[in-house]
Amino acid sequence: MKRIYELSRELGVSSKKIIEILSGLGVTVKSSLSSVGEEEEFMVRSTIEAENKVEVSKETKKEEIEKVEVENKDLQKENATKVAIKEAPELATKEKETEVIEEPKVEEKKILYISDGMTPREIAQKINVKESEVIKKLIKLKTLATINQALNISLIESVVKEFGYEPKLKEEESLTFEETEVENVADLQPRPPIVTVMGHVDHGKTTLLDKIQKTKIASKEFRGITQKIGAYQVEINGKKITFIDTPGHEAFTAMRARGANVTDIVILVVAADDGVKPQTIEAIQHAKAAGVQIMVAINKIDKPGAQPEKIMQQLTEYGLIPEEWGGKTIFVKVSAKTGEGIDELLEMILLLAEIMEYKANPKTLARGLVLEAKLEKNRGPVATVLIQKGTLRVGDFVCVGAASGKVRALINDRGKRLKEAGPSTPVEILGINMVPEAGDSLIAVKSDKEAKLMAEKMLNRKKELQIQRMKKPTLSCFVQGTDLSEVKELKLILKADSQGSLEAILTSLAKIKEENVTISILSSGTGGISESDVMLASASQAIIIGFNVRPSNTALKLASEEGIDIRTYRVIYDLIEDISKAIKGLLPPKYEETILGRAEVRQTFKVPKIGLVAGCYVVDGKVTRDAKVRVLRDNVIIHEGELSSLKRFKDDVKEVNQGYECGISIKDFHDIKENDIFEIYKLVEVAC
Ligand SMILES: Nc1nc2c(ncn2[C@@H]2O[C@H](COP(=O)(O)OP(=O)(O)OP(=O)(O)O)[C@@H](O)[C@H]2O)c(=O)[nH]1
Repeated sequence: MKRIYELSRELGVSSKKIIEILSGLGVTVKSSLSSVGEEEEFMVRSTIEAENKVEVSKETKKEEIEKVEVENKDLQKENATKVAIKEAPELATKEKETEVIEEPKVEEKKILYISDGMTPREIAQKINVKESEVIKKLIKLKTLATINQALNISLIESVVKEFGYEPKLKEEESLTFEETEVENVADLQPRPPIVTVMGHVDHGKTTLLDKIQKTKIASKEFRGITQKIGAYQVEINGKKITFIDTPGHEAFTAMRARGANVTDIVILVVAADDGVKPQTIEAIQHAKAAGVQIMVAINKIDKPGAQPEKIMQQLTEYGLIPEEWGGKTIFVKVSAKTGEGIDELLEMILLLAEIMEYKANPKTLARGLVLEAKLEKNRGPVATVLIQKGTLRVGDFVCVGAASGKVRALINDRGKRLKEAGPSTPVEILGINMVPEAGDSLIAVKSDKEAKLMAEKMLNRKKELQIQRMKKPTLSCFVQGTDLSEVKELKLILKADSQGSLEAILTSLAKIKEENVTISILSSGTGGISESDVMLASASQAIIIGFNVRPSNTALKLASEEGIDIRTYRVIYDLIEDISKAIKGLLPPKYEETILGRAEVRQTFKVPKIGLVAGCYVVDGKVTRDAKVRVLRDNVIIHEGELSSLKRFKDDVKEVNQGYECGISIKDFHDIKENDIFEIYKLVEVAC
């Protein structure tokens, strides 16, 4: 949130001008003291930027058009082949009548192949204009959109026509459902905020969620029955709040890694008799990476040892400064046990929601997100869906992930049958033909046929996404294949063996300066690289940097599934040099390691002439004689080197597989202890 006068100062234009622009966008503001949200700020910025833009000269434009034409020819060729291969009359392209193209007046018609769900950024790249130009045209079309927002097909058509192109749908993308409707501001109405509770183990997340549900629902309900459907709503003075019932940042980040960001507000629970703990910090980092609002609930204030002031003090270190100390974070003292402070907490959530103005259009076909799904004996596939926009009604045709069907029944968190469910409502839906996955989207459509086609497309998209998920950023490929004029953000997650080295790394990183690149540290901490780090990297497109630490077995496995680049270093200089090179695009596509396996030391014995031999058990993968080895003790690297011998009983062998025992000795290293882990790896060249 920013006040108009602050924005006016930043942009060097008058507050009046900003108010005018906003009013043109349908946003009413009272005065220069009023605040605007990020989206409005973005729109104002792009409008001013677009206005300031000098007209592109005719020559440049001509060049650009020629470039697009070459691209078009290629695309036409590609398209023709696809048509020939795949005849699908029911998917017939919904082609709009060619419109007369007025501007720019050059040569023949310029065809631009478009597909549903393109974003303003993709359109800008395709027609070689600035993103702000596209946003400007969208504003002209009375549409607010961010650069990465998927647009519906008719809007894409209108926008590219604005640029003087004749839009044509790509054959395989020709389904006519609306991918993401861009809302008309006038249709948006306030919706209940969606809240997730996070915090350290045992700080009282579950108790708090239960207490809120019990006090605010059960006592007032007829039979007092509440059921767990993954989320519930409470009502305070006629205003609703939606709580996601799966506390913790793991579930939150796992959803985000799948592209699903549902939460508006995170309630960070910290026990007043304990303090800020590792998972408190993790939760802050995960919530910040997701860009959601954080509110603090200092819990267990009924306990004799409660020291709420201490918690407030501790949290300032993480940028959460209470309002009463001049900061922006709302802190509420509560007891999930006695119920003290809970009303205030709920009021504060509503206040924050009012300031943030969470809105959605209730009038369109519904869109939602699956929180949970299961197969039930007498009910068939059941999915709990959180409606994000539109209204879902019994009888609506829906596609839910790869499933489809007609909504047979809608049941709310109190077990009550509903006829319809609007934005932010969690509902169980019955009537779909299979069990979808958590994180899948629900899309209501106009017909059964459309629902089935959509489900098929969703299935294909899921497969594509899986492939895309493997294409996570890597350090070597950081700047390659990207437009250098664009500001790039290198997102890092840092783990080190000690606080001292962590600070040294952070200080050195802060000194790296490169135009158009910003380095963001999403999280940093001491200890081995955990699954939670990998999930955060996956959800935020980040790279993990480890200093003298290694990933745990499960983190390693997850990283390979998610395609996360984990870089580990033993010398700070090397770490900093790699990052400096990466952001300059100088880091050569280098050798990266492939982990072959891990062996656990079960016992050690001294052998004359050879030295110390470790009797090992191969717990994962394999050990090969010519590979490199890293000795780990509690996931901290003790040594890196090479094997000097690999034996099965008395014989030298080339490799030993998982599940077998072997004797390993390491070149020039004898400080081996029982339970040490030998990580066996080799170096392979990687291409971007
Ligand atoms: N005295 C007191 N005890 C509380 C309060 N809130 C929770 N507890 C107790 O603290 C313990 C942990 O609470 P949980 O709600 O299970 O904590 P959690 O954060 O959900 O824990 P995990 O699910 O393990 O992450 C339980 O024994 C609760 O009864 C409180 O406000 N006051």
